[in-house]
Amino acid sequence: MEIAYLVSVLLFITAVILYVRRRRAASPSRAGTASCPHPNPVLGNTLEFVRNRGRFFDWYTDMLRAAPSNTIEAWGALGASHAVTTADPAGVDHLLRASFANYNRGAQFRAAQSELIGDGIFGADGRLWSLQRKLASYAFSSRSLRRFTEDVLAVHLGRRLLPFLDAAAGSGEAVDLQEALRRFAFDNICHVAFGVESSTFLEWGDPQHQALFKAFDTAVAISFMRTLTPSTPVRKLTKLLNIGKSRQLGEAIGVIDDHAMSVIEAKEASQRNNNQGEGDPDLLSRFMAAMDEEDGGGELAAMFPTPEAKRRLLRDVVVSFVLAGKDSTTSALTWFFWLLAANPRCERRVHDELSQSPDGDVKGMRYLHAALTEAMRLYPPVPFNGRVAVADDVLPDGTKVRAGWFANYSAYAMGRMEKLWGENSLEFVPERWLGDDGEFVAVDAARYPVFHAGPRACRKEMAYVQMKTVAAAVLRRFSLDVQAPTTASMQSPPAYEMTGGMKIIGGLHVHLKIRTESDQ
Ligand code: HEM
Repeated sequence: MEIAYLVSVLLFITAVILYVRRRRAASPSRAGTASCPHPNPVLGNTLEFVRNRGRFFDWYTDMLRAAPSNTIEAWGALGASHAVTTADPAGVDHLLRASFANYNRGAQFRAAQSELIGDGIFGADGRLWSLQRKLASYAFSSRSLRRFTEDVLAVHLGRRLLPFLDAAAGSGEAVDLQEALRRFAFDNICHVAFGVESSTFLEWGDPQHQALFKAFDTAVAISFMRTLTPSTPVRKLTKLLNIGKSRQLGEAIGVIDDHAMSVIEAKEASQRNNNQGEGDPDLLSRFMAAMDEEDGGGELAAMFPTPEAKRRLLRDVVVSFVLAGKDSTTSALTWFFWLLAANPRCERRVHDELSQSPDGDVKGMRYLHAALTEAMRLYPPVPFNGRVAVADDVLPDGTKVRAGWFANYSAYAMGRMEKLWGENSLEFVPERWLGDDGEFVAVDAARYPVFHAGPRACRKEMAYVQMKTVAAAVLRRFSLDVQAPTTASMQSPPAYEMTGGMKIIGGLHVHLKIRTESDQ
C-alpha cells in the first residue's frame, strides 16, 4: 500500500515537472537562453555526465565550442542543479566583475566542500570573505614577496629540491617530478604562510607524510565530485550511516584536521616562546591576532564567538592555504616541464634566455614567463570554476541565469578555443605572449581566467616568482628526459585526474642529467 502510494506521488511530481518544463521551453521568455546539449526531459544531462565523467573538462570544451555564443545550460535529474557555463570572455567578465555582487559561492558549493574548507576564504562569501581577503593581502605585499624569495625559496631550493635532484641524476634512477614539486610546494607554503618548518621533502618515505598527501587527494576528489553533482538521498544516507564515500571523506578529513591542529599548536608554542623572528608576521599569526582581539574591535573574532569556533576557523585557514599553495604551482610546473620536453624549439629558447642572464634574476626572463603562462593556458591548474546566482540575471549574450543556478566558466575550454587564440590554439607557442619588442603582453583576465578575475582574483605574483625560480634553477642545472607515463609528444599528452586540478595520473617520471659546459 505504502509503496503504491509513494510510486503515485513520484509519478505525479514527474508529470508536473515535465509539464512545467515543456511550458517553459515553449515560452517566448526562453528566447535567448543558452543551448542545452542532449537534454533528457526527466534525467536532464545526467546520462551524458555519467558517460563523460572521466573526460569532464574535454566534454564541456566540445559542448562550449559548438554552442553559438560559447555558453550552455545543463541540469541534473528532475531539474536539480541547474548550471549555465560559459567560455565567452564577455560572460566571464559579467560573472566575475560587472555583476560580482550577484554571484557568490552559494550553499550547494559550501555544503559539498564544508568538511574540507569550512569557512576558509575559498568557500566564504560577503563580509566573512572580505575580512579574510584583507588579512591575506598582507602576505602578498612586496615586502612579503621579497622575504619569500630570499628566505624561503632560496633555502628550499638550495637545501632540498636541487640536492634531491642531484642525487637522482647521480643514481641514474627516474624521479617523479610531480611528486617532488608537490612536496617542495607544500613545505614552501607551510614555511611562508605559517612560519612552520615542514619537512615532507627531506623525510620522503615517512608514512605520516604519505598519509597526509593521500588524505588531501581523497578529500579533494570527493569534494570536487560532490560540487558537480546534486546532493541525493543516497549521499545523505551514506553520511548518516558513515559508509562509502562519506566514510572515506571523514577519515581523510580526520588526518587533515590532525595536521592543521599540529601546525596551529606549533605556532602557539613558538608565540609563547616569543620566537617570532624578525620582520612582518606571517599569515597565520595575523589570523591568530585577529581572533585574539578582545577589545570589541575584532569583527572576525565576533563571527566566531567560542574558543572552539575560533580554533575551527584557524584550521580552515591552514587547510585553505595548503590547498592554494600545494597543488596549483605544482600542476603548472609539471605541465610546463612536460610541454617543454614535447617542444624542443621552446626548450632551446628558454635555455638561450637563461644563458643571457647568468646572475639568475628571474624578473627579466620574459620568454620563461611567457612559456609558463602558455602552459597554464593549455593546462590551467583550476580548469573549471563557478559561482551561484543570487537573483535572476541575464548574461551579455542574452543567456538567462535564474536565482540559485550555478554560473560557471571553464578556463580549460577557453584556453582551447580557436576563436580566442587562433588556428594554433592547441599548440604550445609561448611567442603568442610576446610583443615585437620581446616584452610580455598580458591579456585581459576575462579572456584568460586562469587566476580568476575581479575582486576575488588570485594575487598571482607569489606563484609566478616561485614557478620561475624553480623552472630556471632546474633547467639551468639538468637536462630532463621524460620516461613516463607517456613520451613527450603533443599528440599523446598524459592522462590527468578529474579532481578539480590537473594532476597527471601516475606522476611525471623523468631521467635527469647534469648539464655540462657543452650543453650550454
Ligand atoms: C599557478 C598557480 C595558481 C593558480 C593558477 C591560482 C588560481 C587561482 C584561482 C582560479 C583562484 C580563484 C578561486 C575562486 O575564488 O574560485 C585563486 C584564488 C586564490 N589564490 Fe590562487 N592560484 C595559484 C597559486 C596560488 C598561491 C601559490 C597562493 C598562495 C598561497 C594562492 C592564493 C590564493 C588565494 C588566497 C585566493 C583566494 C582569493 C579570494 O577568494 O579572494 N594562489 N587562485
